[in-house]
Amino acid sequence: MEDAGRAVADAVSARAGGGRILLLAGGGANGGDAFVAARHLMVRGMEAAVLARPSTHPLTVLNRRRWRAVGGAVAALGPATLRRELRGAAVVVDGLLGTGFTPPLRPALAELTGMVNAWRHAAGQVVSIDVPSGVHATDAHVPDGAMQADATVTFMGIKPALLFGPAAALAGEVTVAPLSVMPAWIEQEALAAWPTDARVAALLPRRHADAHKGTAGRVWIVGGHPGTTGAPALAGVGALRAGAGLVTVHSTADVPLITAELMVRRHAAWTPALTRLRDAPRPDAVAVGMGLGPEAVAVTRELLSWEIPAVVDADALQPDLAGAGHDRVIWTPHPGEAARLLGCATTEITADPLGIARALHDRLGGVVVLKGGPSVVAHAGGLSVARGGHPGMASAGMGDTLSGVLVALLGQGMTAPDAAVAGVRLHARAGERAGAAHGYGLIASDVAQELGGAWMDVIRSGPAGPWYGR
Ligand SMILES: NC(=O)C1=CN([C@@H]2O[C@H](COP(=O)(O)OP(=O)(O)OC[C@H]3O[C@@H](n4cnc5c(N)ncnc54)[C@H](OP(=O)(O)O)[C@@H]3O)[C@@H](O)[C@H]2O)[C@@H](O)CC1
Ligand SMILES: Nc1ncnc2c1ncn2[C@@H]1O[C@H](COP(=O)(O)OP(=O)(O)O)[C@@H](O)[C@H]1O
Repeated sequence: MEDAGRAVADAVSARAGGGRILLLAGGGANGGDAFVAARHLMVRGMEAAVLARPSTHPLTVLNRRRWRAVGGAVAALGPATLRRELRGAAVVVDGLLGTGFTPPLRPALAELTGMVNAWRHAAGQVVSIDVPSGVHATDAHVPDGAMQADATVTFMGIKPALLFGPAAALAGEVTVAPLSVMPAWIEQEALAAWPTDARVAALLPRRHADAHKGTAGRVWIVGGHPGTTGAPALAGVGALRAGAGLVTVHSTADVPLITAELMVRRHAAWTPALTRLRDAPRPDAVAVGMGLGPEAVAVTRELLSWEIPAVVDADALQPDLAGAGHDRVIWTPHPGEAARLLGCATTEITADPLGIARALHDRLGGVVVLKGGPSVVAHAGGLSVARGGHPGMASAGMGDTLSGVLVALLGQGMTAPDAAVAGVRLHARAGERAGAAHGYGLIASDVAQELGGAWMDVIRSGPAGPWYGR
């Protein structure tokens, strides 16, 4: 609790700008964290006051006593005291309810969260402890009366409610404080990793100065069908912009040459084409399925039997292919494709993205990227959620571009789990950059354009390296 409260004080100090800080302490351990934070803020010379609910929680009682012992002020939390104390406050620290909350929010507390939300709208900022009060840690739904925060300091591991669905929008800027606790506790709490850019930077390949196109990954994009020929082209551009040395699109349709750097091989039919290609030099990695159409299962089954690193996307994401993969395959379903693979409704997918990603991994093996805002990566080592992205990415062709990014990283020698974790972050970062320029009008080609800049942003967060790696 001491580490937790100190982490909250750090986040609040950065926001308060010398203004008065009002801390709200509930009856559970979340309230105890608020008392600890108040003490650390006072020690740093900041003006802090606490309004508290009655508590019998031993650590909360203890930290209330410690707060009083340093001369801290505390009054009973109710509508009248809250109204009075909100006047002139710069920041409210929300320690009313944490992971011990069970919905629905009781009316007495809903009245208080409503008052703080109204105050925030007009006057100041809210920093929530662990989760915004009224948000159930594992549930994406937003119950009536939940607190809207500007920032949330969460402990040990990211909670699903802070990542997915409408509840995530209540958390504001989220930071994770790992706390000095037993690793087993962290594993229990941390349902998924949430890698920083510094962590992603450490995964990305670094080239030698004498790199050439033959060493930067020869990749194939296999897709396209009349009516969906843009999909493999977008994947091809994504692969080029994520650093692939040589990108060849194989298709039985006329794929538009949207950039001259792509090589396009048009085949008359898949069966003879695959017979010929089987005996040709194999690429370093292949992405299959984007706009591929009705022959997707047969084509993909053949390519998977070559046992080269592969990305399986779009039309190739069919239940028939479960069991046909291997360790170096990345499967990239969006929620609709995930529902088709698991034979359930799309609403079941979006209700529990972490559980579904795990279930897909059990079914398919390799690595699964369950796409969304944000995407979840499931692999043998656990779950990982990508940071960032932009709502403007909700437009056709974004997933095709991601497949190109992933195959490029596989082609550059990354393992499938590393390529998936790094690829979704690069794609999301490129989306943030493109979103800043185009807003909801951004299209997949805009995201592809920003991939090089996204790569540079990410590696700038990582360890220093030789110039050609930067
Ligand atoms: N390793 C750890 O675990 C660490 C945990 N830490 C911290 O502990 C927090 C969890 O603490 P917790 O378990 O005491 O629960 P907490 O969120 O304070 O809520 C309990 C209170 O909520 C109330 N209440 C519940 N439902 C309600 C409703 N619908 N409507 C209204 N009230 C409702 C309930 O009231 P009661 O039912 O008792 O009347 C009780 O007063 C966690 O989020 C983190 O901040 C850190 O210190 C770091 C280490
Ligand atoms: N709101 C969002 N925030 C972050 N990423 C998003 C958001 N909406 C979509 N994306 C990303 O865009 C991509 C969409 O993929 P997909 O639905 O397969 O597109 P398509 O099939 O049209 O190529 C995924 O990588 C997804 O993570």
